Amino acid sequence: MAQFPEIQGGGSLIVAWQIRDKHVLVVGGGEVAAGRIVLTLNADARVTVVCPASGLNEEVAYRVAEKQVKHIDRNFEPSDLDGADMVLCAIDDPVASTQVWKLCKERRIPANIADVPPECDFYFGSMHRDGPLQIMVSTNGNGPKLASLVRKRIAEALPSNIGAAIENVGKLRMKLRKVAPEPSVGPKRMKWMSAVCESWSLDDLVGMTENDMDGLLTHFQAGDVPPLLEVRMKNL
Ligand SMILES: C[C@@]1(CC(=O)O)C2=NC(=C\c3[nH]c(c(CCC(=O)O)c3CC(=O)O)Cc3[nH]c(c(CC(=O)O)c3CCC(=O)O)/C=C3\N/C(=C\2)[C@@H](CCC(=O)O)[C@]3(C)CC(=O)O)/[C@H]1CCC(=O)O
Ligand SMILES: NC(=O)c1ccc[n+]([C@@H]2O[C@H](COP(=O)([O-])OP(=O)(O)OC[C@H]3O[C@@H](n4cnc5c(N)ncnc54)[C@H](O)[C@@H]3O)[C@@H](O)[C@H]2O)c1
Repeated sequence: MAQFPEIQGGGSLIVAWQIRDKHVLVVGGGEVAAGRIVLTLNADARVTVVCPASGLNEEVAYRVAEKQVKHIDRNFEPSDLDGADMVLCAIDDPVASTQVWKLCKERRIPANIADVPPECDFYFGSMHRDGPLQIMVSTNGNGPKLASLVRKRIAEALPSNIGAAIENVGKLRMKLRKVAPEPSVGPKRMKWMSAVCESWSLDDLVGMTENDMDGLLTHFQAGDVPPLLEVRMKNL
């Protein structure tokens, strides 16, 4: 009998949400807001912060001064939601934050009200970032502190050069698409890239130069993956 995955309801759909150039409204300018701002700027969003200047903490004030974010110097007003693609609320006023949530739902804008799970379309998680690598740990509302501890354990277990290796693999994949752009070779491309990732060590992938990549790519037609040293010998 075929074995299919058992359904375990009660989880979240964890996705890598693309918010480049989307308008994110951050309500509040304290410590939690500062963290939300870093995460959304790192995802290339356009961020607006609404919060009285007197309430901005040092980090948020710095982002405003550096013009990394737009700033509206007052308390939240409903018109702030005009044009917002996402709202992140982190204020110390539960009545006002529930109002933000209700307005977001009327307008169908995805929102996170920090620390109020019933008023969240999505939760944040504990995040590890190393170049193009991102790992998010969620305990689905059960234990945020534990999420942070698990994330640290995972990060410690990773090789220190994994981010650099992934960056180089990204470059190699781009080059491969130029060498073999036809959609019909898609399956062959994927099989060959998987073979490269499996047979080369992380150190090989990190140390791979543009020359090495070009040398390796000459093997794509035949479909073999020689060791790095062999690619280098041929390049000499
Ligand atoms: C992961 C992280 C990401 C982030 O926010 O950046 C995050 N909380 C973090 C820290 C943290 N938060 C709290 C503590 C105190 C210790 C403790 O209570 O454990 C600590 C520990 C600390 O500060 O170190 C208190 C707390 N948090 C929530 C409630 C309400 C409730 O549970 O009902 C209460 C109780 C308030 C009270 O008791 O009054 C709710 C949420 N917090 C979430 C995310 C979402 C679920 C994520 C998940 O389950 O995995 C969710 C549902 C909604 C959301 O906010 O998105 C970040 C760690 C970042 C990092 O260090 O890596
Ligand atoms: N998820 C987490 O990790 C976590 C951790 C600690 C606290 N929290 C929660 O997140 C919220 C914010 O925490 P914080 O530590 O950043 O608080 P904080 O007190 O440092 O900041 C609150 C900010 O909200 C601003 N503010 C208040 N009312 C406002 C309004 N109507 N419009 C615009 N700005 C307004 C204040 O000026 C201030 O800048 C709290 O509800 C707290 O319970 C979450």
